Amino acid sequence: MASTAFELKGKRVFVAGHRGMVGSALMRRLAREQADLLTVSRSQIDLRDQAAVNAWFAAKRPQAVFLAAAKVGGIVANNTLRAEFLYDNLAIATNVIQAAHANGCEKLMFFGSSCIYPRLAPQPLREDSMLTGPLEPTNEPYAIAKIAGIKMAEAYRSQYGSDFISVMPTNLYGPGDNYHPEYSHVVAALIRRFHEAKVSGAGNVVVWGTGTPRREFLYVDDLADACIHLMKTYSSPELVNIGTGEEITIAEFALLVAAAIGFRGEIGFDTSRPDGTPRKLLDVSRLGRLGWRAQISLQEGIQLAYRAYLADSRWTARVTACPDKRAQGRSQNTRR
Ligand SMILES: NC(=O)C1=CN([C@@H]2O[C@H](COP(=O)(O)OP(=O)(O)OC[C@H]3O[C@@H](n4cnc5c(N)ncnc54)[C@H](OP(=O)(O)O)[C@@H]3O)[C@@H](O)[C@H]2O)C=CC1
Ligand SMILES: C[C@H]1O[C@H](OP(=O)(O)OP(=O)(O)OC[C@H]2O[C@@H](n3cnc4c(=O)[nH]c(N)nc43)[C@H](O)[C@@H]2O)[C@@H](O)[C@@H](O)C1=O
Repeated sequence: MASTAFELKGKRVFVAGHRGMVGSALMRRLAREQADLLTVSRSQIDLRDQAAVNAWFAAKRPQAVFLAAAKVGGIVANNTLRAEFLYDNLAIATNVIQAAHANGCEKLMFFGSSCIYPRLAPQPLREDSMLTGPLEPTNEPYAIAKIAGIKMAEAYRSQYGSDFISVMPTNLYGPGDNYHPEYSHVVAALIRRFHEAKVSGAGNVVVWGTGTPRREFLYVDDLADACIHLMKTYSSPELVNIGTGEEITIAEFALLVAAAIGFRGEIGFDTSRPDGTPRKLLDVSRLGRLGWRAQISLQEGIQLAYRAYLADSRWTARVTACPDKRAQGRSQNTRR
C-alpha cells in the first residue's frame, strides 16, 4: 500500500457533484486547502454527455478530481429506477475518468459504496471481498456501475500509471441530504417522518421493513475529512473503506432519531417494504492504519443533521405546503 504526499494547495481541483451532499461537504472541507476549486453545474454540463465532458476538461485541465457526481438514492430509488442507476452511473464514471486521463489530471478519487460488496460477504466487509459473491438485488444496477468505475480507475493506473484511487463510503447522512419521502436514504427519511409527526401531533410513525437490518452511518463532514486525508496521502489500486466501524439495527436507529427529534408516539414497521442487505458493516482497519478515524458520534451527527434539515428551505418550506403532491409530481427525480 503506497503512501505519497500529494499537495492540493495551489492546484486546480474539480469537485464533480459539488451541489450534492458529499460534494458540498468536500467544498466546505477544501476551503481550508488553498486550492483553486473548479465546479460546473449540471445545467451547464451533463456529465453523461461525453463530448461536453471532454470539452470542459480540455478547457479547464483540472489537476485533481473528486468524482462525487452520481445518480444516488435509497433502497426504493435504487430498486425502482434500475435503468437510470446503471446508465447514469456508468456514463458519468467512464466520461469523467477518461477525460481526466486524456487531459493530464494528476490525481482522481472515485467514490464507490459499501453496496459493491456481496450481499452475504463476511462481516465486517473487507476491501478484498469485492466480486466474491452475488450482490444485493435491490441495488445491483448501482453496484455494477460502481464496480465498473472502480475497475476503470484500477485499469488506468495499471496501464497508464494514472494516480486514480477509489474509496468505499458506508451509508452517509448530513447537510445537503435528499429528504424525498420515497427515494431518500433511511436517515433523511426518518428525520423528516419523525419531524412531520411531531409537528402534526401524529401518534404513530411507520418505519420500513422489519427493523432488523444492521447499518453503519457516517456523518458527511467526517467523510469529507477522510477523503482529503486520503487524496493527500494515499496512492494505491487497493480500495479504502470509509466508515465508523460501528453498526446499529434500523429499529434501534429509529429510536435514536425519535428521541433526538422529540417524538413520543409509537413506532410501527411496514414489512411489505424491502429490508435490503441484512448487514453492512465496513472493516475500517485499512483506513485506521492510514491514519484516519471518524470524529462525530451518531447521536451528535443526528442532532447536526436534524438542525441542517430544519434550516434547509428546499425541503421544509415546500413540505409543509403539499408533501404528497410534490412526491407524485416528480416521481422520476430522486432529489426533489
Ligand atoms: N449518500 C450516501 O449514503 C452514499 C454516497 N456514496 C457516493 O458518494 C457520491 C456522492 O453522493 P451524494 O452526495 O450522497 O449524492 P447526491 O445525490 O447528494 O449528489 C450527487 C451529485 O451528482 C450530481 N449529478 C448527478 N447526475 C449528474 C449528471 N448527469 N450530470 C452532472 N451532475 C450530476 C448532482 O447534481 P444536481 O445537484 O444537479 O442534482 C449532485 O450534485 C456518489 O458517488 C455516491 O455513489 C457512497 C456511499 C454512500
Ligand atoms: C447507501 C446505500 O443506500 C441503499 O442501501 P440501503 O443501505 O439499503 O439504504 P437505505 O438507507 O435506503 O435503507 C437502509 C435500511 O433502512 C430501512 N428503512 C426503514 N425505514 C426507511 C425509510 O423510510 N426509507 C429508507 N430509504 N429506508 C428505510 C430500509 O428498509 C433498509 O433496511 C442502496 O441504495 C445502496 O446503493 C447504497 O449505497
